Amino acid sequence: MGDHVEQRFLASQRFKRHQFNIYENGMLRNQFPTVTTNPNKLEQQARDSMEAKGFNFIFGGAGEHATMDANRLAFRQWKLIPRMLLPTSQRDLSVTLFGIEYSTPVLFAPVGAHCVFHADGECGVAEVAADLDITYIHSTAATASIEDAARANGNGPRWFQLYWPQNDEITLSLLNRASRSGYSTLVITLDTWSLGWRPANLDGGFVPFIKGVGDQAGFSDPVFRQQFKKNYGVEVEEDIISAAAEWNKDIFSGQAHTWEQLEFIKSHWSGPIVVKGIQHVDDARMALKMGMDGIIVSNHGGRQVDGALGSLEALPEIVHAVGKDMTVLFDSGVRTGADIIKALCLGAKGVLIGRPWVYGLGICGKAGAKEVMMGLLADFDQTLGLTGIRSISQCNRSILRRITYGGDRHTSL
Ligand SMILES: Cc1cc2nc3c(=O)[nH]c(=O)nc-3n(C[C@H](O)[C@H](O)[C@H](O)COP(=O)(O)O)c2cc1C
Ligand SMILES: O=C(O)C(=O)c1ccccc1
Repeated sequence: MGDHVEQRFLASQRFKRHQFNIYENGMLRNQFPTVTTNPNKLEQQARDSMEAKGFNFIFGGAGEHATMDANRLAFRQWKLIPRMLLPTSQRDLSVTLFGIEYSTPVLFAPVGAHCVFHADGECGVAEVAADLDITYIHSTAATASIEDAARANGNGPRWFQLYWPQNDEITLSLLNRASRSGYSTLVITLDTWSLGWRPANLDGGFVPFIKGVGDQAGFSDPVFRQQFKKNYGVEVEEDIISAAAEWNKDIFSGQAHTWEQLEFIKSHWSGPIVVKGIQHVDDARMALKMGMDGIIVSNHGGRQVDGALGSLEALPEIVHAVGKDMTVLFDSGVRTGADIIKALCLGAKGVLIGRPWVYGLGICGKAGAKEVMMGLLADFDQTLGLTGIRSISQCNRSILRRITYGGDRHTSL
């Protein structure tokens, strides 16, 4: 390989080197990955290394995990058909979303309450995301403020995820803060206006935000603080439990907004807006009608409606209906490089990764989150090449086949 590598191949080069480094460390130094590279062992490693309440908060889906299982099974039903003797040794992973070029189509999914998993928290993850040049999406349910996470993310690409408050003044304040802190794109999560029924968390009686953990967007918000002081006569820090109750009434009120109210947000956010949690094709059409720039086909990792279909099952029909007119992104159940490719081949323009790096964070902090994402991207890059794909625009249905016969069971490695 010559010294000069074109800019657009650099991300791929870096991930390729990662695989080589792992082998070299093993063979020459007797050093092995701290976090397993095996997607089927990651959950167990996290379970073994974390406190139960933290682990269960990541792991715990709604109900009997039927939808979590369906998310994985949906991927198993699609198979890649690799092509040979194509010039794929150098690969361009870049994509353009809403007119901005990103070095890969992969994003960190918005995840709340990082400090429950590790003290490195959102700032650690935002730093890692910048280092990997992968988009960081800051959650409204974060344990770090919007501004602190932005500082840690530096020049990295970042989006802001809104849990939509009932109080418009507070909504406006959050939007202004995100915009001032350099978050380019707004993600509005629609599927979690109230928490799903999650037995792993219910049985342990654990949810972080009742004690103010994951409420930092509110506690650091000037409008919320002022209203709290007016109503309670004390500062947030002097009565955390009441402040938490007030804040959560605003963002997880058990009361959903309406499609029409998206107009309000649209008139107060100048960048692209994406709605997250779309599974029904008619909702995708509604999002388009309301002038949204994109949607995230997601079922929140099976944490909300148990018995709902696997998220990948929803993707093809939605892409068919609105894919020409808006940007369709995808998450829920993505665990391997091949999964990312399958979602892209089915029409997603970007793919969000959730639990895997959160487990990495729980295992050993930001270094663990980084190791998981490096591994996943290396797998993605390598599998693209071996499948015969040189750039993301070449991902399409011609290299996919749906296998509908039974017996294709999950096998443990
Ligand atoms: C611990 C945890 C916290 C999450 N917090 C948020 C959040 O604050 N906002 C949001 O929009 N989605 C949140 N999600 C959902 C993710 O963004 C994403 O949709 C989901 O993790 C995808 O499923 P998967 O992890 O099984 O791939 C959370 C997911 C997990 C696992
Ligand atoms: O657990 C979740 O899925 C989630 O969205 C959330 C909600 C509140 C606090 C932290 C995460």
